[in-house]
Amino acid sequence: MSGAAASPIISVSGVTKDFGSSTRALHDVDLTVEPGEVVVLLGLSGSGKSTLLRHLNGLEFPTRGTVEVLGQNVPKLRTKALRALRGRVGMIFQQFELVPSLTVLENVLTGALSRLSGPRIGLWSYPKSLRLTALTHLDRVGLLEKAYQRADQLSGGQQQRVAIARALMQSPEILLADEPVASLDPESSEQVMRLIREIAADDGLTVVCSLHQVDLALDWGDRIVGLRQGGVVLDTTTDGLSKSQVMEIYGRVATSTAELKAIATELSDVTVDPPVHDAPAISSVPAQDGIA
Ligand SMILES: Nc1ncnc2c1ncn2[C@@H]1O[C@H](COP(=O)(O)OP(=O)(O)OP(=O)(O)O)[C@@H](O)[C@H]1O
Repeated sequence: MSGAAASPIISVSGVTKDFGSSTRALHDVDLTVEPGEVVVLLGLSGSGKSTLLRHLNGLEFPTRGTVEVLGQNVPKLRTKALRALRGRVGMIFQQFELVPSLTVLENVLTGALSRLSGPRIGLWSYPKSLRLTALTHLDRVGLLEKAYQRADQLSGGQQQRVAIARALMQSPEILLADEPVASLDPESSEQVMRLIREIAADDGLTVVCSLHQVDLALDWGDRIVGLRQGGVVLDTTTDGLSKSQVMEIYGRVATSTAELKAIATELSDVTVDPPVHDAPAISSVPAQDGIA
């Protein structure tokens, strides 16, 4: 590559998010994502991954701080501009969010609804060109032969691939994936992550994906941003990063035995009790490269 560095496609600065007076979901979060990067948000349940993702398409707004996506100041956007931004940012979810009684093809077509005026009922209410595009995306995710089956007849992994095809109908520039494999078996998880990775590479798509398994994060992310209790504890490229390094960082910032156990089971799929030691307070963890 030559020339000046591209400007970030996502820039989150000093974001704090409170829900009511008792829950601080995010605390002073900074996140910069370059075009084409695949960034994994890693963390235990409740660490703020979904909340951070939802700030990136204006499903949540910060209590403090700034969120810029595709050059837009997201919290400042009015309804129409926000809708336009969401059209450029696709999203997939842990529970797929398909309409179970509709065919796979109709589900994919709903991804184009934001570009169409008026309601659409049934396959034939969509323009032929969109039906062809939807079939192309289904082919891409390996499910062309399932186009006319009901969505609820598919396995979880297949349903997530349909959800990816639906997101592709938007021709998104960014894909947000909120725990996309949390409901899937290991084989389907690998398949879905591989697909996301391939699409990102082929289309130059920027991906921000929340996961709680370190192995998957290392295998499929260019970069890991580790969250803990709403704060960033790790932000580094996966090049040369090992699972034990990630676990060591999380172990170092943990403040209780219960948290150490959760780290071992949730992040690493280890079912044995972790060694109990006096974990240091967060404030005493020295700053290192890539460790916030
Ligand atoms: N709409 C909401 N109202 C109140 N509290 C919320 C809301 N959304 C999230 N929270 C709280 O914010 C914190 C972060 O939640 P979030 O869902 O972002 O975490 P997460 O890392 O995505 O967890 P999981 O992996 O379980 O989805 C949690 O304490 C959660 O209960």
